Amino acid sequence: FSWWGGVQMGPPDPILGVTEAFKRDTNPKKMNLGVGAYRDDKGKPFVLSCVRKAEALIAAKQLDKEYLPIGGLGDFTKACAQLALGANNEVLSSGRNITVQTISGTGSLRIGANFLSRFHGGSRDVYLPKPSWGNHTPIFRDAGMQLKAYRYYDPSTCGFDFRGALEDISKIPEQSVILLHACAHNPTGVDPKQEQWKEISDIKRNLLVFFDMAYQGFASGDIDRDAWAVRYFIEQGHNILLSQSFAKNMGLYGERVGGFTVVCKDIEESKRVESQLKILIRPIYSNPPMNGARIATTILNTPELRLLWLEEVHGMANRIIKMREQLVAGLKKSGSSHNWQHVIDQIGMFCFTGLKPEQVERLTKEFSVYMTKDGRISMAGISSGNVGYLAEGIHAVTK
Ligand SMILES: Cc1ncc(COP(=O)(O)O)c(CNOCC(=O)O)c1O
Repeated sequence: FSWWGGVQMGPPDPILGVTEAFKRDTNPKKMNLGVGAYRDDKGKPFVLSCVRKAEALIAAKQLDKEYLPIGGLGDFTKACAQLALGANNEVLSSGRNITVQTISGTGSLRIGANFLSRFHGGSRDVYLPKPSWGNHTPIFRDAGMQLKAYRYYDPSTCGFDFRGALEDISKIPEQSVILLHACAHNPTGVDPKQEQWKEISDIKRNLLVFFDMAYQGFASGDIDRDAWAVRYFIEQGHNILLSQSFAKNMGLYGERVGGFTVVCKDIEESKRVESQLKILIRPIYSNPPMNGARIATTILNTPELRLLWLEEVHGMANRIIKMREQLVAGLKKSGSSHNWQHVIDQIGMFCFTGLKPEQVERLTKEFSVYMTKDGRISMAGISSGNVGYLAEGIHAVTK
């Protein structure tokens, strides 16, 4: 007897589909530019040495395996909030924030979405940038929120549609939720400049701001610079929601390390919010995994490991920035007459090349270069060994 005859076969994840096709390709020059994970200049996954050192320190302590509290490892949530807000932020000293450890950034966004769905009286509407990370939509929809969008990316310049964003945000109904990528926008790599962030913050609309900061330090290489928008909005009086991930900036992808922060009116409110977050989390996964949180905390709270981490995250960001420059140089060398400045101006893991679907199609068929149909490439998949080949391919399909 079948219980599940009515279950339809779902569509494959667009990104994973790219990797499947890549694996089947036998061309020795094939390139996978779909995956959203950092690779070193040899195309290999990269475990930071500060992580290896932290693991050794933790192992030597022979710690127990007891449950963590529902809200996670206390030292982690403190260090996580300090990293985002800056150690002497008044929010921290006045106890206005509640920060819980979550199952990486996705788990943070989902706990936030469930919390909004249960407690936000304002509106069910969550406004995402157009385009946004593919997972944002199902995360909020499955939590019972409605998705709306504001203009963000300008295909004619492969840059930020600042006017369009201002116009749309100025019309968002009051008390709606607006999601902002703090840095390294996924999938476009397009971030507002600091002056533009100021104007967005000044928009006279009482909106609940939800910052997604999945790449702090990984974008510019500077953890304070990448958190600038988050800190500015708080300084301007926005009591924000914030999701953080340590997947990219510490390379802790599979360890699932993240945090969710609610900035409240005062400590009394933060205690009430904390109590309800625990009630919400308990029946989902009861309490979070300890290993990754211990690694992140050891790195953040051990001075020499924190310094080493800052060097390593700067190194990852730098390698990607160099690949941007080398790709544009390669395109010029191949004889391309197009303006590729946006490849250099964009920031973080991804680059929105501006390639049309049929050009992407040709690049895959004729050069075995794999990427998502929207022309997004993961810069991490590029190395000094294959950047020239990629430039030739892109030139060939765009001339
Ligand atoms: C904007 C954003 N928020 C949140 C996250 C959450 O990531 P995690 O749950 O791994 O911390 C991610 C990770 N995306 O991974 C690359 C990709 O699939 O395009 C992200 O890009």
